[in-house]
Order: sequence, then C-alpha cells, then structure tokens
Amino acid sequence: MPPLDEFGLIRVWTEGRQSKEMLAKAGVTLGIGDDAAVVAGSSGQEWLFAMDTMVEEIHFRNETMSESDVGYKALAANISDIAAMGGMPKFALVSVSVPPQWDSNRMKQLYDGVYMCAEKYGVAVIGGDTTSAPRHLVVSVTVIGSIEAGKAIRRSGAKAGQFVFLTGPTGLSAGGLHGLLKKPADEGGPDSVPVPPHRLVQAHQRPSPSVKAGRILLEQGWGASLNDVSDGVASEAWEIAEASHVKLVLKETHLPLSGELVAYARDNGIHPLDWVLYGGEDYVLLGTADKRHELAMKEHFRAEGIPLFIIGEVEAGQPEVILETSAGASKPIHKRGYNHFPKGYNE
Ligand SMILES: Nc1ncnc2c1ncn2[C@@H]1O[C@H](COP(=O)(O)OP(=O)(O)OP(=O)(O)O)[C@@H](O)[C@H]1O
Ligand SMILES: Cc1ncc(C[n+]2csc(CCOP(=O)(O)O)c2C)c(N)n1
Ligand SMILES: [Mg+2]
Ligand SMILES: [Mg+2]
Ligand SMILES: [Mg+2]
Repeated sequence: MPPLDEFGLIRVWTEGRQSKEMLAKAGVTLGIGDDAAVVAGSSGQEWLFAMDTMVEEIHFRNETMSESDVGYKALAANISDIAAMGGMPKFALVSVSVPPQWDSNRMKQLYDGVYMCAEKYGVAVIGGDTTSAPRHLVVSVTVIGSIEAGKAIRRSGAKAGQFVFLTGPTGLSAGGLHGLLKKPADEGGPDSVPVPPHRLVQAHQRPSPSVKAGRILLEQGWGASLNDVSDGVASEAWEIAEASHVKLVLKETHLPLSGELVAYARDNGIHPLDWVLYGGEDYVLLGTADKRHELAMKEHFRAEGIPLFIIGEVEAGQPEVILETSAGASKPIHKRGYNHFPKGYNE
C-alpha cells in the first residue's frame, strides 16, 4: 500500500468498522468525516461532539505562544469545529499530558487561557484528564455543543450555482507565525525579518472562532455547506468539493488581502496568497450559500459587524478547486495545506 497522509490514515483506521445500523441505533446522525459528530438529543435538539489536540513543537513552541495562549487556542480551535456546524458550544473536557519542564505555575497559566476562552464563549469546563509526558506538552480538548435537530450544516451541502464565502480574513495566523519563528540571531543581520504587525501575531495566538457567524448561517437557513479553516483555505475548499461532489472556483481578486499582510509578506519575500490559501489556523468559516440569499446575507453580516467575503462560485463537475487569477487564467489549486504526515506514513 502506498504511504498514506493524515486523511488517508483516518479512513484506513476507521472506515467500515461499525455498521450503519449500529450507528443509527446509537442515535448517531453524522459520524466521522465532518467538523463535529451529530448525535440525537432531546426535544428538537441534537448534540455535537468534536475534539482537537495541540502538541508542543508541532502546534506551538516557547517562542510562538505563552502558556495562556496555548490554553486559550486549544479551546478556541475546538469551539471553531462547533461553529463550523452552525452549533452552540456548551461544554469542554480538557486533557493534559505534562512533561517535567511544565511546572504547576506554567500549567496554572495555561488554564488561565482555557478559562478566559471558556468565559468568552459561555463554555462550561466539566472534566478532563491528567498524565505525565516524557518531553512535550500535549493538550487535547473535547467540546460538546448543541444544535437544532436536523439543521447541522455539513461539508456535503454545496451545489452548483451557489457562491463561496469566508467569514473572516485568512493568512494572518501564518504571517504571525512566520514572524514569531524568526531567530533572535537574525535580528539586525542581513537576513533580518521585520517584526510582524500585532494583528498577525494576535491572529496566531488568540484566534476568534466564528460562532456568531455560524449561528446566523443556521438560524437564517443560509448556510448550505460549511467548514472551518484549520489546515488552510485550499485544503478546506477541497474537503467541501469532495464531500459535495462539486467544483469550487475561487477568484483571486475576491480573496481578502489586508494591506498589512501584503506588506509583511512582500517584505519577507513571500507571496501573500501562499499564506491566504495554504497557511491555516485561521479558524474562520468557509462555506457556500444559494445566490438568492447573497444580498440579505451581506446586509445582515454588515449590520452585525461580522466580515463576509464572497470569494467564488460552485460549479458542477469532478471535485476540484480552481483559482481564477487576476490575469484571467484558471489555475488548479492543489490539495495542499497543513498535513500531519506530509511524506506519508507507511502502513
Ligand atoms: N484518530 C481518529 N479516530 C477517529 N476519528 C478521527 C480520528 N482523527 C480524526 N477523526 C475524525 O475525522 C474527521 C476529520 O478530522 P480532522 O481532524 O481532519 O477535522 P477537523 O478537526 O475539522 O480539522 P483540524 O484537526 O485540522 O482542525 C472528523 O470527523 C474527526 O472526528
Ligand atoms: C511551532 C509551529 N510550527 C508550525 C505551526 C503551523 N501549524 C501547526 S498545526 C497546523 C494546522 C492545524 O493543526 P491541526 O490540523 O492539528 O488542527 C499548522 C498550520 C505552528 N502552529 N507552530
Ligand atoms: Mg474543522
Ligand atoms: Mg481535528
Ligand atoms: Mg488538521
């Protein structure tokens, strides 16, 4: 068998292991494959379950995130998966595997971040688990959300003729990370990297999951398909294209490019589109909606003070993602983004 990437591995490990009947009997409306699982609840409501893990050296380092940033972002990234279904986050379970250098005081600061995020989004922290770890800190969070029964917005709802939207700018987090990873020795040297703007660093350390946008999309019945941007716009667009069996055509001229990001990328010899399309950890929502809702959606989001960028269209065809460049050319967008096993993992 050829080496598999992260997504292939999940499939090989889990696909076909439990029958549709078993899952239906257990009350599972939607199992593995979306941002959160959907499970039967009571009186017109369903439960959403999602979990995400952060590992020291992979997701953060001393120089990129403070202790409280790590706690805050671990919960925020999970809340984002509930937002990506149109749901309301309610409860969290937090598991930590703690190596010797993470003393109790550092862990207390990590939990300051967890509770700050929990407070902001009205999430009750109701449990977790604690173990030692040999070298690196691991934080794993499970978030449980609630949603109106039958209304969860899946990755599979995109249809030809719809438009593609984003509920916030992307690429900022990748730009911030780039700046945070610069070596102090570089500073002032010939390869010195200019300090990244505060907004980019903030986007990396304290992302804002789009809960409100997700709720509007669900309550108004506007969201046809939805995904949150953890691995990058390209990767998430591919997930919608594949789950919905459609083609997504993104327009370069419509992609949100802030002056700050463009300037910082250019100063560092990076094409800003690389961050916007492939950066990841943006935790905004990427989705599709029917054209007839476009005006109302724009007005509603503007009135609520939430960004909404219309970035492309859905077309019929084999699953793929295309970029219409500002020069008028059509360029395939590769299924590239953050992947935990980029070189593949041998079975
Ligand atoms: N080890 C695993 N065992 C069972 N299911 C898994 C496992 N890893 C992931 N999944 C499921 O696979 C699907 C895709 O997971 P993935 O982590 O890519 O989505 P995500 O959480 O939205 O993205 P990200 O982790 O990049 O934020 C989800 O339904 C998830 O619950
Ligand atoms: C030190 C350091 N190096 C690289 C990165 C970039 N990064 C790590 S995981 C990920 C995707 C989301 O994770 P997941 O798919 O597990 O949710 C990205 C873009 C970082 N944050 N910190
Ligand atoms: Mg997700
Ligand atoms: Mg995940
Ligand atoms: Mg990922």
